Amino acid sequence: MELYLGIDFGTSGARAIAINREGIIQSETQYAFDESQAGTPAPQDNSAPQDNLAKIWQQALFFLIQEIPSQVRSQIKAISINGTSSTVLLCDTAGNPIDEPILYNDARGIEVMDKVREIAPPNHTVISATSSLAKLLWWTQQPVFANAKYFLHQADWLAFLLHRRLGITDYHNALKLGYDVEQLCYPKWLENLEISIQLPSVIAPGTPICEVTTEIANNLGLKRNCVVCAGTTDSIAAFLASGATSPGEASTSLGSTLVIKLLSSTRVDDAKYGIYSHRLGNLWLVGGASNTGGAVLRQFFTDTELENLSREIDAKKESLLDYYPLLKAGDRFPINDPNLPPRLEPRPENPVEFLHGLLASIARIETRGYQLLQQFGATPLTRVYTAGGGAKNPTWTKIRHRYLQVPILPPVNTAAAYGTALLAMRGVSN
Ligand SMILES: Nc1ncnc2c1ncn2[C@@H]1O[C@H](COP(=O)(O)OP(=O)(O)O)[C@@H](O)[C@H]1O
Ligand SMILES: O=C(CO)[C@H](O)[C@H](O)COP(=O)(O)O
Repeated sequence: MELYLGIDFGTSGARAIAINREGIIQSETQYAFDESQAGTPAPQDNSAPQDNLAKIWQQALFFLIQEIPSQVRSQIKAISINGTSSTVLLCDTAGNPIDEPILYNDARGIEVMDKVREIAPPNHTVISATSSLAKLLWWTQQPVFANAKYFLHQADWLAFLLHRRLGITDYHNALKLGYDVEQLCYPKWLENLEISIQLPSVIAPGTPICEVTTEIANNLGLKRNCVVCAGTTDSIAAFLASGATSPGEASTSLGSTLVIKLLSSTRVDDAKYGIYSHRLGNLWLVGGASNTGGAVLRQFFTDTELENLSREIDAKKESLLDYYPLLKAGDRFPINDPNLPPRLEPRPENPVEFLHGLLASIARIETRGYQLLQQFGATPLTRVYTAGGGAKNPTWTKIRHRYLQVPILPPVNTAAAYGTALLAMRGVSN
């Protein structure tokens, strides 16, 4: 039997799911990052150093694959990997990171926004302090850049560890670098950038790249002809896992962050609000990614507390608490402002009331996001599928439904890794 492996590198951990041709799960493995390793921004004082992230990711990748039962592992025909979007690495000629990776929500790009605005067209997706282009331009101003050869996204670098072909990415990960997903090329304004490194060559997500190396096949117990396919981003993988196929259907990822994706016949981009469109076949995944989400909840509650306290919330009652839940200043969508302050006061004594306020406030941000997408011309919203850790909270689903006013339906699978496994399967079946 031929199996297909999807590997999801999210914020709080990584997960791998192997499926058969019918989409039936044959194996699931996971690897949790600890606080200092997770993608959530270090506390204001940066007390939790995020050093050697790339080494941790490599450990996680090999652990996830080796944890798959050998009789399943030996039948894997294709692998695809998704990472968090605009998490990037600077590498030398051998593909070794020469600096710490810059994570998706790291807004150090604020220091080069004048340069970004100077080179990119007005209101372009890259005009964001967290865009991959902003991070690249920031790196060009650092001494370490003298030793740089490749600029890669997290998913590209992890796939490279399996196939050893450097400098290959997919057009989902490349969007925030400035890649033109309509013309399927780098725009002239980006190609004319005088920088001494190679931008990754861009292929369609899921496209077969090449087989795993002999060393990887032997060390990880994979078939020698196991093919590594181009990847995608975590929120698009979640959309693929939902089973949504018609314009108007949407997926909300309630993971460490809140990310919405609305399948639309029309493309919508507006950097002012952090709205951008990914290409999906001949349609558009219109959406945005907020820094609000589960990582803020985890600051106050364990997963078990979330489950128990949520059961005590009356979802029919409105919470009068109006928060903007963030771990630290800065959001990307629906308010694209790197200085936006968190709003988490007043904090009631009763933890149930406080949690109710948090869940309702994140639901309001989600609803505001979908309203904006439709206001700018995206296909009207008809239904929402939920992915991520928050998908398992029925109280939150009821609260969100009251705001969204469209059905919130169970997805085919809530895990991004499942969507990435589908990508690998389709990649080698086409
Ligand atoms: N019952 C729950 N209700 C709401 N949120 C939850 C619940 N259980 C877990 N979470 C949240 O889910 C998040 C992890 O989801 P996950 O999809 O693994 O995120 P990511 O891949 O972005 O790290 C955590 O931030 C946690 O707070
Ligand atoms: O928030 C994130 C991490 O979970 C990413 O930014 C998320 O993947 C959204 O980016 P994209 O829309 O490009 O997939």
